[in-house]
Amino acid sequence: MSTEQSASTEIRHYEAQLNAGSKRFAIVSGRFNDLISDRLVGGAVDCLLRHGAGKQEISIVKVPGAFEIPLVARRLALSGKFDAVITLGAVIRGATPHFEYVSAEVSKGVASVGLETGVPVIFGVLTTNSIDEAVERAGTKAGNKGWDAAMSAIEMAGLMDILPPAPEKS
Ligand SMILES: Nc1c(NC[C@H](O)[C@H](O)[C@H](O)CO)[nH]c(=O)[nH]c1=O
Ligand SMILES: CC(=O)[C@@H](O)COP(=O)(O)O
Repeated sequence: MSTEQSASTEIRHYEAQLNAGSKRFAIVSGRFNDLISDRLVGGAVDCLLRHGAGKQEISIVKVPGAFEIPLVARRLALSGKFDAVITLGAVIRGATPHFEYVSAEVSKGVASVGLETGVPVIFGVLTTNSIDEAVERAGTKAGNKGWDAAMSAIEMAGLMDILPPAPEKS
């Protein structure tokens, strides 16, 4: 491409507005460690409302633990009723290798739901070494990761509106 041609071409940027108005959000939260996960839900709901989401456009589903999140996130994403799905929970390391299995499956499962369905599925599940680390990320000195996950959901939902359309999967 010549210098003249390159000078006249603009780089195209896709950047979504952070406006939750008219968007529909589902929150899937693990009930395990709900002293923590409920605070993540509160942070996410606060964020959505403060960015214009209507209360009636926010749905919350509780599941037994983080391991159950991907299955329900997939159902909600496939329903066609939501512009983004926010997954929240608290996987806290214990005395056995169980932490590795749960956290690995949740992160892999959540990522695969988004790729499979084309609906933004946000990973807001804490995977911490201690309760203290979890508390710090649920509304104390490290902020609220539920709020952060909701911000990502708002941006991704908006981005889906402005990206070039993807062909329907056959
Ligand atoms: N230890 C934690 C769990 N364990 C429970 C699993 O998520 C699952 O509900 C169970 O294995 C039944 O299928 N869940 C968390 O969310 N956080 C934990 O720290
Ligand atoms: C993440 C877990 O599954 C963990 O909290 C369970 O604790 P433990 O490994 O002591 O059974």
